[in-house]
Amino acid sequence: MAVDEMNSWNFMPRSLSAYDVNLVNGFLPLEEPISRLPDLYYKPWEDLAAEVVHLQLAGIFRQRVLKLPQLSTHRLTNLREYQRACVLLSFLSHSYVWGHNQPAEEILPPCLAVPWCEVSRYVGISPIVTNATVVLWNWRLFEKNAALDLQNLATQLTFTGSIDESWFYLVSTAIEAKSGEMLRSIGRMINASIHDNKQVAIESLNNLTSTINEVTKILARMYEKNDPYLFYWKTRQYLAGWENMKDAGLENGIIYKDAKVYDPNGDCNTPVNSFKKFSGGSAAQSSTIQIIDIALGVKHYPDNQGLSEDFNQNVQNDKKIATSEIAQRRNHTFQQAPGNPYLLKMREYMPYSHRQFLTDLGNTCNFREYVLINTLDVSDISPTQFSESINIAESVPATNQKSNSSISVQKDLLKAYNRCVSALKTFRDAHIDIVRIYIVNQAKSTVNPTTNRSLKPTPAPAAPVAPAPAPAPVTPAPAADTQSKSPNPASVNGLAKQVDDDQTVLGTGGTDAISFLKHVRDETISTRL
Ligand code: HEM
Repeated sequence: MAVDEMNSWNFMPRSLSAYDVNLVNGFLPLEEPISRLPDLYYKPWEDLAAEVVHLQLAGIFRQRVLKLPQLSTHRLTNLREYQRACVLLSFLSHSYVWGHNQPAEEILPPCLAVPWCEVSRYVGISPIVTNATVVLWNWRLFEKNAALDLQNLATQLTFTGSIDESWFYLVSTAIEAKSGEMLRSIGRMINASIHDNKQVAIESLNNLTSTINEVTKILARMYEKNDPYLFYWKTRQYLAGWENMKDAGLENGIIYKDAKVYDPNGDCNTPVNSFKKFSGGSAAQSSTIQIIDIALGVKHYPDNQGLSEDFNQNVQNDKKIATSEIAQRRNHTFQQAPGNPYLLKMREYMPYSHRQFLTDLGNTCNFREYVLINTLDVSDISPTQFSESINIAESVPATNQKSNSSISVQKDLLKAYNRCVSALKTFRDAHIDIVRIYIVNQAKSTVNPTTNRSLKPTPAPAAPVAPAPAPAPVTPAPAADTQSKSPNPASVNGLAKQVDDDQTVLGTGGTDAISFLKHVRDETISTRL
């Protein structure tokens, strides 16, 4: 088989560039995102974005926004400029809505709302902060020709000016940068299955496993420079959207004043000047992890269904289908999983071209079925729980006419596939640990987010024996110094909220974050063959 054929992406309906995807940086643009719109007409946006942190500190950011001219988007000339405009307007708008130590503002003025909705429509994304705006299009390189890794990356914009916030985005950017390498392996895996080349399938699976392991190592570097307390209480509030935000003062969402608000599919169903809700930014909007799921055939279901109690049951079912598949000479199609509603919803917060890429890849890739059908002689699944060790059938049935070499290739293919699934499961385990430390522990912490003092109630004073003297006049304590958890406004800050020990901590989607993530992790486990 010619090498070129294995590297080609002809199995997709469109070229990679049509999806704004490349085999070097994957979902990140091939060139560094532009750091300033070249047309000086847009100087007011650029200048204001450069001063966000200082103006917020001075308490005059919103006043400055109200002085902005309403600029037209017609002078933007190409996709990269639209992406830069999207980044600028997302940072300006979320800074305006959430303010700094101020109540949330539910009306976004036309000078931001109108152009933001227009540029969002162009890139096929909702007018809200997304993984694309803070991670994919918000980086620059120190050394232009050197690798896109954490030693060489800086952010363009942040909400708070903190190195912790920058690190949060950059770790994510460094992970996204690995998507080029992943796509090279995935393309070869799919070609290997189309042309039935098991050796290439094994090699590319091994490469994908190495890349996933590297990504897990990068993820673990989150702890180095992103303090969990600062993340939860200072950074995360700006990433919040306006869905499920009643406690933060945005029960109805916000009004994009005078703007036509388009849904990600390009429809405009919301009357002008009515409230609109969108979910906020989350790395769940990353296409990078979703392509691994697609490549390995991880099936996702709604949170309350799909996973069999017995890990083996899913595989046994798939094997039955595979056997009948062979009998029917591939006239039978494998059952598709319905998908997890939250993960599918997160696709709506990806740029249109990336969303389309995932859909088309999902319709094309049958790699798990290929492995399943080609390893039926040797696969043997664990009798109990998932284990990192790989089970290969001890003895191959005597009636089997297959040659030793064929059996050995089957074993290698099965091992390579299961190792890759294990690598993805390890990534998800590491990510769950991060969510515990950065979100759950912070939300349940007994430290007041504003003063850093304990929120534990002070013991009630003993009953006075003699009438207490009149209290000396004291300066009133700041509101955040109160000892109660609720309704202290400082304890509800965008997505950041203090909760009691027995309460669940919600993710961006408004559901129990940890149980959702465990569900997705367990679906990964049950993919193993
Ligand atoms: C401080 C760091 C991070 C925190 C606190 C965090 C938090 C969360 C939370 C709470 C969820 C649940 C759904 C939601 O609320 O949106 C989630 C989902 C997810 N996150 Fe993260 N995350 C972090 C970093 C990352 C990074 C760097 C990636 C890499 C791309 C990532 C990838 C994902 C993915 C793919 C999901 C969807 C569930 C899955 O596929 O396993 N996260 N994250």
